[in-house]
Amino acid sequence: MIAQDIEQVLISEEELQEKVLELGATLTEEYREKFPLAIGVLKGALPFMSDLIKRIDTYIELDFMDVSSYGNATVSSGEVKIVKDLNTSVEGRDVLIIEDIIDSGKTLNYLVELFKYRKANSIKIVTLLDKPTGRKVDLKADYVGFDVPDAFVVGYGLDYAEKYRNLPYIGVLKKEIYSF
Ligand SMILES: O=P(O)(O)OC[C@H]1O[C@H](OP(=O)(O)OP(=O)(O)O)[C@H](O)[C@@H]1O
Ligand SMILES: Nc1nc2[nH]cnc2c(=O)[nH]1
Repeated sequence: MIAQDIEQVLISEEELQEKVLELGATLTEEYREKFPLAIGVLKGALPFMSDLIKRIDTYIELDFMDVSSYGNATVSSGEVKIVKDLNTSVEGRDVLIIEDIIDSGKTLNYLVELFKYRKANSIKIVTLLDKPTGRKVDLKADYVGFDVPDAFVVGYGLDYAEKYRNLPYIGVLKKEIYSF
């Protein structure tokens, strides 16, 4: 049972699903007359993206980008690496970046600059979680699910050393689990 490693549940499965519905309705309105390119940032955004796109009731195209700046650590290295690039051109497209969390802001800052350089028509960000206390660069999401406190959170896509992404809720690990 992986749940035994959790100290505290911060956001329950029900709260997550309710928020996904709400964000889906908002994004349906936003993109009703467009054909946006929804870009999921792997791997963390996968469960959120999977649930969210089913609640967006308009035409959307999907693509994925895999970038990493944390490795196995709980602190960002600051250096964003492209592990997998897009299959689609963003030129002239209305891009919706789907993220699980904004912490330092460096990952999204890098992606926004990249998509601007590649001439996207518009770029918006939807993030499930925002940790404003972690911010190192000036970066704001257009749509935010929940603000989270200054703690390393796991679950619903978010990992610690590649584990816990499959928890259905967002929680904080027991201190003895961390190896630092
Ligand atoms: O705002 P930042 O400080 O840049 O942190 C946010 C990023 O960190 C995590 O990704 P990670 O690099 O751990 O890769 P993962 O999604 O594969 O877990 C998360 O999924 C975000 O992409
Ligand atoms: N799992 C996880 N990944 C992150 N990446 C940036 N912040 C976090 C966090 O709090 N938890």
